[in-house]
Amino acid sequence: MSRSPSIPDRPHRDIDPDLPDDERLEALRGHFADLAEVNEQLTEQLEEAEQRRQDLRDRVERVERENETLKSSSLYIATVEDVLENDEVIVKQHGNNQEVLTDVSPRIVEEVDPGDRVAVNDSFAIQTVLNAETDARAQSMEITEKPEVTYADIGGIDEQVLEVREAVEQPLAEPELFHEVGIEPPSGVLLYGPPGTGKTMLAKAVANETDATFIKMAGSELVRKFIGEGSRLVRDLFEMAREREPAIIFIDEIDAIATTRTESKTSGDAEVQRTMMQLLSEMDGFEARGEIRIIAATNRFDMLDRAILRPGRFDRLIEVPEADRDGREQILEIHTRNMNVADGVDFGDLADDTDGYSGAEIESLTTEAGMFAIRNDREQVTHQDFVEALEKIEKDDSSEVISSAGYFYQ
Ligand SMILES: Nc1ncnc2c1ncn2[C@@H]1O[C@H](COP(=O)(O)OP(=O)(O)OP(=O)(O)O)[C@@H](O)[C@H]1O
Repeated sequence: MSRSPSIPDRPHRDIDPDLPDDERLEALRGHFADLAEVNEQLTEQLEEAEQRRQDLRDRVERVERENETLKSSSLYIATVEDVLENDEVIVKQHGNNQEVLTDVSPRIVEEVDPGDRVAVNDSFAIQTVLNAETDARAQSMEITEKPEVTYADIGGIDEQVLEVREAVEQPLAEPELFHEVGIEPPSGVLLYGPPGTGKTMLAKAVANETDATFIKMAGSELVRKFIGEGSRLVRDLFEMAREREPAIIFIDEIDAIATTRTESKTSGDAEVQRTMMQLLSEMDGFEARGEIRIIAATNRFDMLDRAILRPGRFDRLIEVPEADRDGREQILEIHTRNMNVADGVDFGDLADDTDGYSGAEIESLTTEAGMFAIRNDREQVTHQDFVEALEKIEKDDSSEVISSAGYFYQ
């Protein structure tokens, strides 16, 4: 810091009133010149002070911006594995279990211990050690900057892909179209259908296509894990989306917070009710043409409180059914794209034999077939492997899962 310049003394002259006029005038002129000089010095000092003030302001702004960037990039959650010498730490990233050696700032090095959960930025620098509350919140939301799923990874539900693109992607990608025509795009989109049919994939693929951040929260977690916190978490969810626009909010298992109101008045019900009211109020106060789209999913359409389906809320309903025979064939092809599949494998036949299978179940079937090949010391997966995998799955789950008859979705 530079020291402030000293303030010049106020000029002073004793002028004898008895002096002849011309000498007095001369003395006064001299005094005036002194005053003018001091004035000039003060003006200079004032300018310098102004400049210093501006520099400090710029610095504050820069630090604030840096702070903001640090805050908004501390996205990923990791667990500290080991604290080494030289302020180095090994962290394991959640989600992909990748281990990374990273630096920890001297500012927080004392706080970091093995087993702690921490927030790391894009370059894995530890930003903060999570306290129990932030930790809980961080866990309840899954945030992906750019999900990897694309439309090409989704099979058998082409019509639904189109509908989602129209209702979610277009308002994000071309909002001016809606402006020009003078209509509001659908506020929220509700995907409903049996489990494992690709609802989450659809939401992720739109986020991928529109370069939007994907923020997922499960309704069941809101209710189960964070008792008393539900409505605050909903608020945080929308806040998080606003900070990361464009964003897709995906609320899975929305039935957990939006079930038909019952007569029972237990405190748990009241909490669920509050969570839902918060969700509705967030949606009602929402700029539909904005850069945030909301997608919800449920397997229990029958249970939903109709209040959430009103215009301005989840007003676009898209049923995502189990794929038909051709759809299953497509899904088989998608999930075997990276597999070493023998020539004789007949996906048409397998599609015939997997009536009632969801996309997720077909994915497990392909993995199971691969396991048979490995067990038999082969690198190629044969048709017989698929047949045996099918038999195994049918035997394991003969009473459940394979048939979706037990799921109510309309
Ligand atoms: N239509 C599909 N095409 C390709 N793969 C699919 C399809 N549907 C499901 N899968 C596979 O199953 C997995 C689970 O699918 P997804 O999570 O999208 O289902 P969901 O409908 O959201 O299920 P739930 O209702 O249980 O949340 C996907 O990661 C994918 O591998």
